[in-house]
Amino acid sequence: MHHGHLALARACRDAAGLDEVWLVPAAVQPHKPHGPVASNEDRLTMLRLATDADPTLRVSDLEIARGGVSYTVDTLRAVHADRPDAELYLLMGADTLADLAKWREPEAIRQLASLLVVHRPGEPLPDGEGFTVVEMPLSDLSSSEIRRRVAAGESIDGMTPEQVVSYIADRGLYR
Ligand SMILES: Nc1ncnc2c1ncn2[C@@H]1O[C@H](COP(=O)(O)OP(=O)(O)OP(=O)(O)O)[C@@H](O)[C@H]1O
Ligand SMILES: O=C(O)c1ccc[n+]([C@@H]2O[C@H](COP(=O)([O-])O)[C@@H](O)[C@H]2O)c1
Repeated sequence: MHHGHLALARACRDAAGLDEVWLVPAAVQPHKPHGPVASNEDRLTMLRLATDADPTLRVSDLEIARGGVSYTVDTLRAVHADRPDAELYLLMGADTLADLAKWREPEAIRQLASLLVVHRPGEPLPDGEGFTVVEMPLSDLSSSEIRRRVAAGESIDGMTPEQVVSYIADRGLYR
């Protein structure tokens, strides 16, 4: 979780008039079967620390509670079954949109949710339809760069909310 994720969430919320944006950490990302670097509990805590002050940003443990490989289509189906009247949107950066065709049931995903996409440096937006571009100031932050900096003993001040910076240091994550 870093300021790029928060900017994405808020830009999409404001552009599309969303009531809530849910942040849903994966149990196991389908294309990263080695699993996440930090524990489920630590990742949920960092998300909560980053979003506590903003009631429109909600942390969901749906995928972590479900366990196993976290396919997005399963998550959208579960949310839709639970709230059939809610209009669902899937938020992502341009790199994720470029990858979407390789996900499980991409057509079903597009039927369940409208896609909102923000620019990412060095990631041209593909031509095509079926998604809405949301403008926000470009952010070159990435989770892997933040983890690299922590491992190298470099500062991550200003890259993620202060509470998250402190939590990473206190718990000795990513060293
Ligand atoms: N700086 C950013 N600007 C815009 N979108 C971003 C940014 N960082 C992440 N995103 C988007 O947020 C979603 C979740 O991204 P992800 O967790 O892979 O972030 P990441 O920081 O790129 O992580 P990693 O470095 O591990 O790949 C993706 O759709 C990604 O495109
Ligand atoms: O459903 C899929 O097939 C699928 C394949 C790859 C990634 N995803 C989801 O995409 C999201 C972003 O993944 P990542 O690793 O880029 O942060 C995360 O919620 C993943 O579970 C989903």
